[in-house]
Amino acid sequence: MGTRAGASRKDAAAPPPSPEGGAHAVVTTGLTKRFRGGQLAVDGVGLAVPRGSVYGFLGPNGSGKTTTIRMLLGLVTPTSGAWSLLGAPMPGGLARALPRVGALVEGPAFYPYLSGEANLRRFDAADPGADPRTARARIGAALERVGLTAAAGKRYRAYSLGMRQRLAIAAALLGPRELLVLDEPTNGLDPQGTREVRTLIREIAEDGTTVFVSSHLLGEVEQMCGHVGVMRAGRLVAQGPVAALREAGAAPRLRVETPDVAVAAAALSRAGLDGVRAGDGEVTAHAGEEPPERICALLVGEGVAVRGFGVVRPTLEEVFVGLTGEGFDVEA
Ligand SMILES: Nc1ncnc2c1ncn2[C@@H]1O[C@H](COP(=O)(O)OP(=O)(O)OP(=O)(O)O)[C@@H](O)[C@H]1O
Repeated sequence: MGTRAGASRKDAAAPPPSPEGGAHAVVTTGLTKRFRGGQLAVDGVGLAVPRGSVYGFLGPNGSGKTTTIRMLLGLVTPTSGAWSLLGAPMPGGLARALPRVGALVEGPAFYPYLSGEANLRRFDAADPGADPRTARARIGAALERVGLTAAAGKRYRAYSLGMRQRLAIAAALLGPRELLVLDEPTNGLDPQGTREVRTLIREIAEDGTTVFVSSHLLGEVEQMCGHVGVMRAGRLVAQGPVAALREAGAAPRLRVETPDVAVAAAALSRAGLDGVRAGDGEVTAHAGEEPPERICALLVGEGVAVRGFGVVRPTLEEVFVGLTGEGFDVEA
């Protein structure tokens, strides 16, 4: 799987990174989960999450994202496969790695009548590895990090949706973390809350923390993440830098605006272009090797009234739909 040099399909020839990690915060090889009922939820997944990246784990509902995340954190036992977190092979290294990993998998249960700060105190006290003598500083730093210092004394029930989710992220940041794992952190948020969480994730990454964030929203991944892994029906179908994935999947197409659709389509086919599609007032085709200006001249030479001409690249959404075979909700 090509993850360092650029985006590639899962079956590309590049060797998988070593399970020890090194430059990667998370590495999995052949990670598989078959539930007792026989359901194959995750099927041979090979993730490579570069340290320092914001990695978007994208896939439609039910494609296996949560099950993968639960396996990474030791909450579900894989049927087969290997994985490492922060360079420690799992599951043996869980006790060593987990204190350096913050996770938000199922929203933490907060008491509505307690303040944000008091809720964090309860969380901190429940962590056997946390030194009570330094709790105050830890909680203060976590509230500061998510921008809730001013609202620390406010009751949780008075928090906006975005503030509630930021408090949940603060609970995952009680302590210095090298890796933050967030499962659908903007699910159910209003646009304002979504913006707040997205900005916060970017800020956390700027501090040097690797962020692994799952989402079924393509637009969100596009706005937050430099890297992406795309799941389809339990399998990882693509992985790499977002920009490289866009390039790799997006063969440019020629687009001709003309009232002479049939004539133009025939001329493009005769010129040897593949994938000629005639639409309403336009014809498109794979750009191929021929310089576009030559194609344009050829069309004009054949008497086609060319009203518009250009080379267009498919959107990232079109690339992903091609990979997953499903539509994505592009709103974020
Ligand atoms: N405990 C379980 N027992 C049996 N099947 C399960 C279990 N947990 C999940 N599954 C199934 O495994 C598949 C993957 O589910 P998973 O929750 O990992 O997907 P997802 O991509 O996170 O989707 P969503 O965003 O809807 O949570 C689904 O078909 C789901 O029904």
